[in-house]
Amino acid sequence: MAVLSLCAGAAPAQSADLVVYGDYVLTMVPDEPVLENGAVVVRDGAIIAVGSRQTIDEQYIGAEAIAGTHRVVMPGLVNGHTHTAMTLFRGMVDDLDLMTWLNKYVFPMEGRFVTPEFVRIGTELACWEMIRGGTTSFVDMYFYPDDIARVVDRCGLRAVVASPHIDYPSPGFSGWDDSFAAAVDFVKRWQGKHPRITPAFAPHAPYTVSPDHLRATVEKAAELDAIVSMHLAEAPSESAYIAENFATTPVRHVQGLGLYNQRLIAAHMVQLDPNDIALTAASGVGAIHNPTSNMKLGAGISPVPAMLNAGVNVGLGTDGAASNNDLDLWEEVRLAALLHKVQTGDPTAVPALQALTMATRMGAVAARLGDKVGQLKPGMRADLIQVQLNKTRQLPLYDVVSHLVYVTDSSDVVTTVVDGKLLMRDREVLTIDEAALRASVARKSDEIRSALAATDDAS
Ligand SMILES: CSC[C@H]1O[C@@H](n2cnc3c(O)ncnc32)[C@H](O)[C@@H]1O
Ligand SMILES: [Zn+2]
Repeated sequence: MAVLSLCAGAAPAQSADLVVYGDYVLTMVPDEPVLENGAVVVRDGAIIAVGSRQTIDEQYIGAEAIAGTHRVVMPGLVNGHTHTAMTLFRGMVDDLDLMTWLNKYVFPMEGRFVTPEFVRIGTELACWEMIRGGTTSFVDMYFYPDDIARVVDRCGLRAVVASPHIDYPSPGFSGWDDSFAAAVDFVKRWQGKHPRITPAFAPHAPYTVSPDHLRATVEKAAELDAIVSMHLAEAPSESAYIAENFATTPVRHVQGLGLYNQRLIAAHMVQLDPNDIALTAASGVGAIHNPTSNMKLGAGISPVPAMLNAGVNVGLGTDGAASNNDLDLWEEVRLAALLHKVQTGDPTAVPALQALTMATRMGAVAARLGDKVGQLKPGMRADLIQVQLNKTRQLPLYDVVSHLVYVTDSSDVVTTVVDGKLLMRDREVLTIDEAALRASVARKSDEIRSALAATDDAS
């Protein structure tokens, strides 16, 4: 009796796989303030508790713990639009408009150089950069998606891997028929098969895929309950093409074909009129803002404040490293917070917390991952990062959110966890052999350089 009364109220500690501490915990749960001196508890790849350090230490015993002094714990970033393997084209062609860049340089280079091996090396290089920079999930759209998926499996990140289909010849395909058949096959084989990989369809854009073919994508995506990821309303040239051929806007063109629904992740969304924005909000389409790529290709400025006001879920993306030229999502966060202040003349446009929300909770919803990631709360998958906050260039610290948006860069990320697994500890990537990767990149880029030099010599 006496023993029982002594123990009353002291529940036994529960076991956990991992406890990640932070001087600050930024859960990104709506209206939840930054928690000081807290921790996140992980078991079986999921978050099971978030709370003050004292409460967590009383209630849980973690098999592994990551200290949190001078660090904030927050959800990992979501890159809503990229072409990972294009890291191998980084810096090859700059300072061109979209159509010249694509038609004169990128498509021909892809025809010459993109092979399964190219994709494996380029994707691994991208995954290394994303793990180092605190991106824990991404939406990819590139050739040889099986090879992409296998790299994602190995490196431990979470991804929507979209299989491209396009009306023209592309790496491995002669045109629409075989690229679409391969996409259907890819989605069927991967749907529901891997805890971190979601397959999807990727019709390239409304100017490279005919209306009939877009309708076929709509039908198959509905039949297989699959996501569709596509470039949309990116540049004035696209709007001009759609106006000339279909007498409408890119958004209303794909809406008329049945594509404009909750399955769609629409990348860019720059050239929009007020009707397009209202349609986007009503349809539940996820919009991905890629400020660096849009600026670099001179595509324009996406009307992000208007989309947000209308209730559109807007996420952030880097696009590929051939038009960015890196995969650092912190730069997109900061540009999202700055660019729209310039565009509107309103310094309250896209405030810091809004920009961070687009890279986490809202970006996850836009990327169709919102039921799994983007917030630190029990039941979500454990995709989280720690960011260091006390480097000399970061001093002093008054406001964590302000620091994350206006001061942080990818080199400040010290820990990356996906699905409860540590992918980076103290800036060391644990799932990729960096030296071997560097050797592969050197070999592949030497091959490309020599091939380009040989054609230059011949011409
Ligand atoms: C079929 S999806 C892959 C395809 O898309 C090309 N691409 C890369 N960036 C962009 C962009 O900003 N707009 C349009 N197309 C883009 C990439 O090179 C692949 O060919
Ligand atoms: Zn793109």
